[in-house]
Amino acid sequence: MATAAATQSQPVRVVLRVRPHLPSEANSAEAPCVGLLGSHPGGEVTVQLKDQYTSRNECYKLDAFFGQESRVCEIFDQEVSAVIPGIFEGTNATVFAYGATGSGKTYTMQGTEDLPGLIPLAVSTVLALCTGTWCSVEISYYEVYMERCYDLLEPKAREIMVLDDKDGNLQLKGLAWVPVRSLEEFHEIYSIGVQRRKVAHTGLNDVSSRSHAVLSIRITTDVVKGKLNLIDLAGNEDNRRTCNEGIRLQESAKINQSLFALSNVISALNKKEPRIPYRESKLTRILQDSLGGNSHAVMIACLNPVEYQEAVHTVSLAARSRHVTNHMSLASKQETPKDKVDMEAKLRAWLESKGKTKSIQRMDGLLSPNAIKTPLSMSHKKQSASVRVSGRGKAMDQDGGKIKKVLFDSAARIPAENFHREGTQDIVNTTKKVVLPSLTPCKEDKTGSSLRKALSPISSNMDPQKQRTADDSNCLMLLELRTPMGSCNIVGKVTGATPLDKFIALGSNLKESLIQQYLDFLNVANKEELQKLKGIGERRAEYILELREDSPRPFKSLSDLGNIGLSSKQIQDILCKTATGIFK
Ligand SMILES: Nc1ncnc2c1ncn2[C@@H]1O[C@H](COP(=O)(O)OP(=O)(O)OP(=O)(O)O)[C@@H](O)[C@H]1O
Repeated sequence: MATAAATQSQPVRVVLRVRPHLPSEANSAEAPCVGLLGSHPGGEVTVQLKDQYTSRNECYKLDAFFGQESRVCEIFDQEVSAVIPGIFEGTNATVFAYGATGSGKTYTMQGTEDLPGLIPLAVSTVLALCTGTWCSVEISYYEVYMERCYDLLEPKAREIMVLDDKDGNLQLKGLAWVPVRSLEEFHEIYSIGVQRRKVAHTGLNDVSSRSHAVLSIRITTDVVKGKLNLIDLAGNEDNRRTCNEGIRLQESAKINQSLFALSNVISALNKKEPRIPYRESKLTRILQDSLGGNSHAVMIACLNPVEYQEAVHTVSLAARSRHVTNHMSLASKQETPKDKVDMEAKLRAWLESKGKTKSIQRMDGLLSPNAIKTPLSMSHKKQSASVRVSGRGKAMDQDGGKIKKVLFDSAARIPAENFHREGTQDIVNTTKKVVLPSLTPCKEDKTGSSLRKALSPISSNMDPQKQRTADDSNCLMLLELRTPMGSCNIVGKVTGATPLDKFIALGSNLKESLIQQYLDFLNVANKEELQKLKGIGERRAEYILELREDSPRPFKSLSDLGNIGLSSKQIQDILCKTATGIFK
């Protein structure tokens, strides 16, 4: 039996699972955004997340990687089966499936009729181990929805009270524990609970899980021994990219908050901090007796192979502090300035959103031939030719059998050069400073003033300390427009771009600049300055500083703000207030 989870050095193992492309995604030309970069002697792996449209990529060290072709039973054998004997000896354990909506959490935990998930596999293993002993098995099944806990095995959704008894032990008052003697019996009970979860809060048969569902299996003799929690977490959602509103937006905010709290607990446990913030959410409070201490825990971070931003968000929250410097990204930065590629992608996205297909075609005409001829893309061709794929996502070089290179599961289907889409387009990355006079010198709202102070030092070569003082005195807003010249040039070059097109493009660049300055502020400001921003309290400020210890500039895009638990709405509010402050 694999002992990975049982002999873990970290209180919470974090493993990655990438689901296959779905039939609806099969025609997409997108290579999976995540791949295995290498394995280490202690069992750890390095995985790389890569955006095929830009040169952005991130590397993380994790405990295991399960690629697109791996099956649930492999995850069970390597990560879950090892913790089961412990529950017969009184040790608790927890296995979570964590990830964005549609990333395969339910598939992994529940499975299908033909391919059982971790839950049925665990129940059948526990039942088998009980055979011929005095042990019996009981299950409970409940959900945490909007910070409340409901029993899914009761015909009428009953709220469960989460209490501490006089000895400080956690009690889930009112939770039903149902004896289970066979797998058939389990399926019968469990499937009713699953159905209840689907319709409980909307009345509709919702495909997306809006609650965290906890299936607990406990072993009893004359006393309760240990228990195993198998949790299908609700999917985290980026509300900027969804049409969520009303109750759906509230649900989403609660889900994101509780996932952030869970991430805080896991991070604190893995860093062996003296205080573990279990009380930050209902879910973490409930799991207090099965997460940390001598319990075993495995987090399975599930990834959708075509969603890079989502993947970064999921992995960075699941594996905080395990981000590693990616030398490849530095190299590619030197060869091909990232901003150039970003700007092309941004311009393309903008033109697409405006339905300007002709402009895109013209832009392709202007840009693509160069990109195809670049020595860099040629070198990627060579590289892909020298890599062959073997077995389940193992890449080998042609002269040896040794694992050597990035192995993306569908590398056989999609050439490696598609992954590295660094172009060498002829776009000038010009930096231009625009001085906007402040109409309300030195009297701004909290958000505006602290951001203003922070914006200036970044936008100049001046010593940040000196610049800060200078800015305090004149309160001028310096906005560094990072790439508008480049993009304007593109728009200008595209015959047919109207003055309105150019104006809108500039407007969107201004917005980009403001966002970039805000991110830069988070990357450089000290704790006191950070706390002056709306939405950033002491804990968040400390966490930002913590992230900066792991990676010098952890905030590269707005989606990275999800890593500090800010909801999309909060982010939008902050930026709107900041922008309004500038023009007042
Ligand atoms: N390993 C896999 N093999 C084949 N199909 C998969 C796999 N993982 C997920 N899928 C499919 O992907 C889709 C989304 O999966 P699933 O419902 O498990 O996502 P989820 O993360 O639970 O989403 P949500 O948070 O919205 O509930 C489903 O159609 C599922 O059948």
